[in-house]
Amino acid sequence: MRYLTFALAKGRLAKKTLEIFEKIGITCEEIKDPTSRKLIFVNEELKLKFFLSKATDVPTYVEYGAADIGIVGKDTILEEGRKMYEVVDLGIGKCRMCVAGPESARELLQHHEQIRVASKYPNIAKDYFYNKKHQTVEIIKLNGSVELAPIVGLAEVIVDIVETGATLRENGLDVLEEICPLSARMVVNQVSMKMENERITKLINDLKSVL
Ligand SMILES: Nc1ncnc2c1ncn2[C@@H]1O[C@H](COP(=O)(O)OP(=O)(O)OP(=O)(O)O)[C@@H](O)[C@H]1O
Ligand SMILES: O=P(O)(O)OC[C@H]1O[C@H](OP(=O)(O)OP(=O)(O)O)[C@H](O)[C@@H]1O
Repeated sequence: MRYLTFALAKGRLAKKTLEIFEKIGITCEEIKDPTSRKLIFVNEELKLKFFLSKATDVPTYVEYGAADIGIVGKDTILEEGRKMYEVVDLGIGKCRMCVAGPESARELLQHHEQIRVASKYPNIAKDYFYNKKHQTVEIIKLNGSVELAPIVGLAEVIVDIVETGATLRENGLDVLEEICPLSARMVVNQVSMKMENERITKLINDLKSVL
């Protein structure tokens, strides 16, 4: 039997993902050691390998087959646009993709003004403004702390993840429009789905039974 390889998004989804796997008898104690610099972990008994990568790289590993399976947020799936199958909604990492900004930007949105939109998700922002709203905007790619952009005058609005709304609130910003709900998904390489169908189907069914 060959190894099935999992790419997990490191960061806030990792712990909850491992908790779900534990519920279906898939354990990997070593991966939980926060002091370790090791990148890849093996469960010899179940013939499984796990690695933690930057969330945005998970779809890349899965599309190329370097990982058979990935666990990653829907935001990253939409942004990266990789070829792979999305098979299970794990129901963790729930949040919303939103357009946010100061209340004063609401009018600019309504009047379809040519505004600047800052985001870690330029493709999602582009798709939303160009294809769904038919509004021409300038998109500025940032890599984090996006809420800063409207405060310091880099952009009128942002496209970003909102969970509790605390980050927006504490910075005097509001949700102006909702783009879509988000949560973590299991994704599968298209060839692996055929070659390892039995094992992967069992995994999907096991996961669905504990969610
Ligand atoms: N506030 C949040 N609430 C719920 N889920 C979130 C929240 N922020 C991010 N997520 C989900 O968790 C995933 C990973 O986010 P995380 O913050 O761990 O990494 P990141 O910000 O993409 O990476 P990095 O911090 O390395 O730049 C996101 O892609 C998203 O699906
Ligand atoms: O609605 P809230 O509960 O406040 O959560 C939303 C915040 O969480 C994420 O940021 P993250 O902590 O990943 O930092 P980043 O902005 O540097 O990516 C997201 O980008 C928001 O800033």
